[in-house]
Amino acid sequence: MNMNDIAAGGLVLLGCGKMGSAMLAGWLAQGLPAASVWVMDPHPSDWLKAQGVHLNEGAPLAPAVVLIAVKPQMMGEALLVLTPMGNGKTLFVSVAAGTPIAAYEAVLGAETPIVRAMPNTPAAISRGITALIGNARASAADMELAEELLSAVGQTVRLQSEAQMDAVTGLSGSGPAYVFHLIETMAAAGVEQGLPADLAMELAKATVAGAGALAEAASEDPAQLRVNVTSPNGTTQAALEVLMDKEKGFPPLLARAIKAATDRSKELSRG
Ligand SMILES: NC(=O)C1=CN([C@@H]2O[C@H](COP(=O)(O)OP(=O)(O)OC[C@H]3O[C@@H](n4cnc5c(N)ncnc54)[C@H](O)[C@@H]3O)[C@@H](O)[C@H]2O)C=CC1
Ligand SMILES: O=C(O)[C@@H]1CCC=N1
Repeated sequence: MNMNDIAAGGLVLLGCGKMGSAMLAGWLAQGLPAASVWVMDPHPSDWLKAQGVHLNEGAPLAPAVVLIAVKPQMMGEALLVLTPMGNGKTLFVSVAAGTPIAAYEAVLGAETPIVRAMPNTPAAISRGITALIGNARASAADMELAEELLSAVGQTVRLQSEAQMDAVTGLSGSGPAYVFHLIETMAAAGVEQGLPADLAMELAKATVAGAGALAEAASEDPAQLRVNVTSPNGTTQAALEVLMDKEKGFPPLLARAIKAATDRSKELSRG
């Protein structure tokens, strides 16, 4: 099954906020006809209303794919609408944080193919990364279809076990927020050192974006790229002595932040 089969069978999108819209934009850009998409969302955005998809109207009972992108807290109520579609033919893909596959199986039946996925917001510019894992009923073709859908908004990786999903959520799902906060704090620190705010923000954004692109493109690993910036006894070394401090620097701070996100994902999973 591929995008053409999805176009023929129909795709139902439950929840079209930030993540749902990013994915929908990617699919439409890849040529999925708007007429083959049914979106269910009680609060549709103006952008969504302009896309020509079916909005809150009679979805097919056995679409090729249902993609679930509602908040985990709304899941119980939202899933009830989908119960009749759990027929073993439709593939369900959920991007919700902290909602285990078992929660979908409980509502849709264990015979239903279900893929749990964790994307991130750079999906909005097709630069996301999504980790995926399927249930026992998800066939190789189902996994490929889920990958095809999610690769419309960036890279995909498959997980070995669902247990990895909490740490993935803490690292790459929530991760863009850490990087945006890094940009905010670098710019604020530049202002503290005497730069005008708009110049400091321009420098901070370009530095993070450029360093990210270099980390992705270079054959050296990030540790070597860091060394390449660091002249002996120079300015970078002075900064890294602060940032790499084992008690107060990035290592313990980010370890705590990512643990907090991972723990919250585990808590959400327990319901
Ligand atoms: N925002 C992010 O960075 C990421 C979010 N996620 C997951 O994606 C899911 C959606 O998150 P966002 O798009 O950020 O949230 P959002 O709040 O932007 O979107 C949720 C959408 O669901 C709609 N909704 C609420 N109740 C509904 C119902 N009963 N039926 C249908 N639609 C309903 C809302 O109107 C809203 O448009 C969450 O489960 C979240 O864990 C996953 C990875 C990254
Ligand atoms: O904050 C959250 O719960 C969601 C999941 C990953 C990113 N945003």
